[in-house]
Amino acid sequence: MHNVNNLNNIIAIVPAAGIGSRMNSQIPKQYLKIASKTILEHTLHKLLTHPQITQVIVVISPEDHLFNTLSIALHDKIKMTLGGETRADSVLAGLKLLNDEQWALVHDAARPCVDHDDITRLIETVTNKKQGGILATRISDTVKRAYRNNDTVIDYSEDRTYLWGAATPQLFNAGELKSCLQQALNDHVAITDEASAIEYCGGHPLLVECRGDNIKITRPEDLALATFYLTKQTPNR
Ligand SMILES: Nc1ccn([C@@H]2O[C@H](COP(=O)(O)OP(=O)(O)OP(=O)(O)O)[C@@H](O)[C@H]2O)c(=O)n1
Ligand SMILES: C[C@](O)(CO)[C@H](O)COP(=O)(O)O
Repeated sequence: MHNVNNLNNIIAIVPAAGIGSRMNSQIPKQYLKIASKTILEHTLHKLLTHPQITQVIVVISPEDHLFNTLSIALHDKIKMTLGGETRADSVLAGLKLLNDEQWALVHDAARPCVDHDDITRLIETVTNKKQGGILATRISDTVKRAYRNNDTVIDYSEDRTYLWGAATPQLFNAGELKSCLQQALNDHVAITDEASAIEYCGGHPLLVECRGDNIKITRPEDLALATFYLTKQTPNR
């Protein structure tokens, strides 16, 4: 029986249907290789080797011809489904394969450096408090607010004390997340992560601090950093 109290039955959803426009590569960035494996394979390996994750749903683009060429596509814990135009559409497509009472752990294909201990702490915190939450990092830079009508000029400096950068995984009750994502999409509200959908419905997800090396590979220069982090990590960390 899958239910919210079962900490050893977490279902991961991996949105991997993006095109990676900011990466400027010939192929979607999740298929670029780091040390002989694609970024997507590194990410899936991290999730498949986590002891509390029982299934991984990979959401790919309808135009994707690469996923089925990877041997990991045949892994018995992996299911595949087709995504949509935005990340929110893709996550919603993955959620449709879950029962409403299950926990959904959404993790970007583009974050292969995620740490097992951080995933475990997120699962423990969220399931103990019975409140959805996300991995995130405290902002360490000085943050400037630009003018709305002149966005290369500083209006003022923000107080960073209460500012966090959202990362993934993000862990929520599947039914609640499905309903909030659907509501945000119906209302044409642009959201870039799951927590934003929950916030749109009036919720207040938990912030669980994670390592700073859980980077999202977004731009070409991120590849070198991710290569460094992945090759220095001990296996299954
Ligand atoms: N329609 C989409 C858009 C994004 N994603 C996934 O969401 C994750 C985070 O998004 P991002 O890093 O922004 O990826 P892209 O949308 O591919 O990149 P870009 O915004 O530069 O085009 C990625 O794993 C990406 O594959 C998805 O599944 N479906
Ligand atoms: C979910 C996310 O990784 C949190 O940082 C992020 O929001 C993904 O999309 P983005 O368009 O790169 O912000």
